[in-house]
Amino acid sequence: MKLKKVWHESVSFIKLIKADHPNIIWIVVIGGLAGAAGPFVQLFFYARVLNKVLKGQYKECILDVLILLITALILNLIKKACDQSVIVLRETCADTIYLKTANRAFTMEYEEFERTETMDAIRRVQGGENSSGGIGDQIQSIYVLVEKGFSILFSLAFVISLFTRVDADSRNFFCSQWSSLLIIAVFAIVFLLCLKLSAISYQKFYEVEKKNEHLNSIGEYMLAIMHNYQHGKDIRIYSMQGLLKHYFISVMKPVNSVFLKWSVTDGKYTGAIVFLTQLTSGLVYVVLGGKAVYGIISIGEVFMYAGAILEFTGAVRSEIVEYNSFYYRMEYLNNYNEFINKPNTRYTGTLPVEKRLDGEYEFTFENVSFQYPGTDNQILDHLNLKFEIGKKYAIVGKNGAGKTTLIKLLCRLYDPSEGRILLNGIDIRYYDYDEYTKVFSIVFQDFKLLALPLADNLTLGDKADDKRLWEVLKQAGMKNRVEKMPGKLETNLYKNNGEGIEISGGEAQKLAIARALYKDGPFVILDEPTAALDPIAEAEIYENFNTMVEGKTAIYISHRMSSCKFCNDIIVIDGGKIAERGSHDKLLRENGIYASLYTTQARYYA
Ligand SMILES: Nc1ncnc2c1ncn2[C@@H]1O[C@H](COP(=O)(O)OP(=O)(O)OP(=O)(O)O)[C@@H](O)[C@H]1O
Repeated sequence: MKLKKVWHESVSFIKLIKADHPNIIWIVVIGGLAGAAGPFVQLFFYARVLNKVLKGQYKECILDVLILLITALILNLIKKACDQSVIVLRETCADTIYLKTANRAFTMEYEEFERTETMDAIRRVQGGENSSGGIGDQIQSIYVLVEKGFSILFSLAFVISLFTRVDADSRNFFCSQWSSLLIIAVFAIVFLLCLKLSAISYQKFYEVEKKNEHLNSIGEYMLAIMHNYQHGKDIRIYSMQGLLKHYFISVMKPVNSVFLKWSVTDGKYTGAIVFLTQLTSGLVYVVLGGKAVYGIISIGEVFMYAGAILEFTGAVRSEIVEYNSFYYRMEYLNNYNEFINKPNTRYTGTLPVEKRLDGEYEFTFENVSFQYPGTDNQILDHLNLKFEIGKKYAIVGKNGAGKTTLIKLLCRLYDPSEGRILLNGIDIRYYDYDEYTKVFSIVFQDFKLLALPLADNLTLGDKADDKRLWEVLKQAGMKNRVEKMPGKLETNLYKNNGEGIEISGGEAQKLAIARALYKDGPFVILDEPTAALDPIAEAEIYENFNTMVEGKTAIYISHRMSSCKFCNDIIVIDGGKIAERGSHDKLLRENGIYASLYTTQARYYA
C-alpha cells in the first residue's frame, strides 16, 4: 500500500518536473547507473588483480589496472555531471513550485485568497519548500532510490554465485549451504527491523515539523519585519526591538527544544540501524573468512564478496531511509497539489466584456447587501445605486461606513451576500474576470508600488509607450520629479533591491494615480487619492481631474469634502445605506451628514 503510494507519487512528481525539464529521466537513470556501477567495477578488478598477484602474474595485472582506472574515471565524470544536474533540478523544482503556487494564488478569488485557511495553506506549501527536506528534495530522493536500486541489483548479481560455492557433502558449517542461508535470514530480519525503525524516526520528524509549522511562520514574520528597512522608523521611534525579539525568541525556543528532543530520539533510531547493519557485516566477514579457510573461495573472492555484500547492506540502508523520507515528505507535495487543484468557485464567468470605444459602461447595484465572510456585521444593507456613463461621483461617509467595501464589490473582489451588480444590464458574475478587470483604473487606499523600475510600475507588463508615460506623469504632477531622477523612467524605486531611490508618500500616491491613468480603463476609481498630497499638489489634481477622466465614469472617495465639489453626484453612505445624495449645494442645503462633515472640516480652514 505504502509502496504503491510512493510509486504513484514518484511518477506524478517526475511528470511535474518533466514538463520543464524533459531530460530528468535520463539524468536520474544514467547518474544512478554510473554511481552504482563504480564500486562494483572496482571490486571486480581488485579481486582479479589480487588473485593474479597471489599467483605471481604481475604483468597481467597492468592491463586490469589500466581498464579499472579509465572506467572509474569515466563513471566518475558521468556521476558528477548528473549529481550537479540534479542539484540544479532541485533548485528549479523549487522555483516551479513557487511560481505555480503564486499563479494559483493570483487566479483564485480574492475572498478565498484572503482567508486564514488559504494563507495557512500557502505557508504550508512554502514551508514544504523551505524546510529541510522540502518538496524539491523529492528529486534527490528519487535519484538516490534509483542509484541504490541499481546497487542492490549489481550486488545481488555479484553475490548470487556465493550461494553456489558449497560442498554439498561437507558437514562443515562454512562449506555447507547453511552458512549462505544464515546470511540471507539475518539480512531479511535486519532489513525489516531497519525499515520499521527508520519509518518511526521519519514519522516522528514530520510530526515535529507539523507541530512547529505555526510557530515557524510567526518566527519568519518577525524576522521579515526586523530585516525590512521600511519598518526601521517605527522600530526605532517606538523602541520595538525588545517586543520583536521577545516574540521571535518566545516562538523559536519551543521550536528548537522540540527539535532537540527529536534529535535525541532520532539518534537512538539511527544508532540502532547502524548497529544492526554493522552486526550483519561482521557476520558476513566471519562466514566468508570460514569459506576461504576451507578453500571454498579464493582470497580475491573474499574481497569481492565482502565488498559486494557491504555495498548491498549500505544500499539497502540508504534505500530504506530515502523511501521513508520520500513517503513522509509526500505530505508537502499533497499540500501543494491540494492548493494547486483547489477549484475556483466563483470566477467562472465566460461572457466577454463588450469592447466599447465610447467607454459606455454603466453599473447598477440592485438591492445589494454585504457582510464579510465569517462576520455578522452588515456593511451594506439593500443598496440600490446606478453609476451612469460619463458622470463623476463622490462617495462620502464616516470611517468604516463601507465606501471601500462598495468598490471591492464593484470590482468583484467579493460577491454580494444578497442582490446583484449589473454591468450594462448583465450580472457581473457572468463576465470573464480578466476582461472584467480591464474596465477599471483604480487607485486603492492601500495601493502598493514595486521595488522595480518606475516605468514597470506604471506599465505593469504592458508595452511601454514613453510618450504616454510622460503624459500621465505630467497629469499626476510627477513629470518634473521623474525628469530629475538619475535613470528617469528606468529609475529603480525603493532600496529593497539595491540601488533604488526613496520617494515620499505623496510622490508614491502621484505615481499610483499615473499608473491608473496609464491603464486608461473607462471606469476610474480613486479611493482617498489625495490624502498624502500637499495642498498645491491636491489643487493641481482637482484642476486636472476633469481632464484626467474626460469621457470616463469616475468615482472619487475622499474625506476632503472640498474635493467633492468637482463631482456631479455625491453619495453619502451611513449605516450601510445611502443616507443622502445629490450635488454639493443640494446636500449643504439639506444640512444633514454631508453638511456636518463639510462644515466641521471647513471650520479649520476659516
Ligand atoms: N476583509 C475584511 N474582513 C472583515 N471585515 C472587513 C474587511 N475589510 C473591511 N472590513 C470591515 O468593514 C467595515 C467597512 O470597511 P471599509 O474599508 O469599507 O470602510 P470605509 O468606509 O472605506 O472606511 P475608511 O473611511 O476608514 O476608509 C469596517 O468596519 C472594516 O473593519
